[in-house]
Amino acid sequence: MPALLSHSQPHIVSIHHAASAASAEIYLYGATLSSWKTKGKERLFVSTKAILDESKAIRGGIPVVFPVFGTQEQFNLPQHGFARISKWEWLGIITETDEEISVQFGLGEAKLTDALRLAWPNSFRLTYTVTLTADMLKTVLSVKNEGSNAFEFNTLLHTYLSVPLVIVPTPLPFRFDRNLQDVSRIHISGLTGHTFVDKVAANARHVEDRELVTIQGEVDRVYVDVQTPEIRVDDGVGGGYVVRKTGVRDTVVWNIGAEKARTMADMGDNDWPHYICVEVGSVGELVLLGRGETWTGGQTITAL
Ligand SMILES: O=P(O)(O)OC[C@H]1O[C@H](O)[C@H](O)[C@@H](O)[C@@H]1O
Repeated sequence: MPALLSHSQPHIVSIHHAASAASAEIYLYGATLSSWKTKGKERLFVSTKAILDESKAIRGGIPVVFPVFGTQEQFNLPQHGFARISKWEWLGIITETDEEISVQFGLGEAKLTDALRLAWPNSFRLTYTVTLTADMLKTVLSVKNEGSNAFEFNTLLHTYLSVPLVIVPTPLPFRFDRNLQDVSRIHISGLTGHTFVDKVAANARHVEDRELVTIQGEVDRVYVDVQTPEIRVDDGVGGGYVVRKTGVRDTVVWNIGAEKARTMADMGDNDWPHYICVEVGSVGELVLLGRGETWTGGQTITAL
């Protein structure tokens, strides 16, 4: 069976791409991708302390941020909105060929609590399409305005890419700590020359002057209007990811760092070196969507 709602876990959709043995798992809660495996490796990070009982957004995988990024004064919504904490509808398999398998999930205001509907009183339809090939994962969100007034929103695919710990051979004298491959050794390219808002430094705006962005300590940056066709995450040992975005403007790079990790209840103390969030979305400015209009944006991630 290529894609099914698991019988043992009826809240999870499992997808298998038969030709390559690539696979993915998606929780109906938040339509959160919690696993993506290619070539025998897990490519998404999920915290060892992630809460999976639908009482909190899943810490890891790909939560869907909508209709606000962070919080916004004018809406009494939870941080990053309601899409990642709502139960989505399973719409089924859309395509299934030797090359790819594609499935869809939907969310409309009818699925929201009264409090959320009151906080964001718009009629909308979200459709989330997840496509899997041998080495690629594509996630695309479309937002349809089904109401009689225009509305504004932000959205983001909050992707936690896995950075596996591997031991890198180095010359003697051997020191274990020097040989660990973790987030401090990755390089991100494709952001050079772009303005970013540094959320760790009181939202100061700077221009990225590095060819290769590295992660040392806490990093939380919103790169705005990123025009480069691809962001490349090089894990330093011949692997990594290429992230291509369509229809969205911005890219957030986030790692919580050692100190803050200890203060986050659903992040294990030693989890932070094992992920990098490269999050594509439209968050620098609000997207205005007129009555009857549909907006579409998303990403394609290739595992190297
Ligand atoms: O803790 P969460 O609500 O899941 O947010 C996790 C992170 O999301 C984004 O990456 C933001 O830029 C960060 O400022 C935030 O800390």
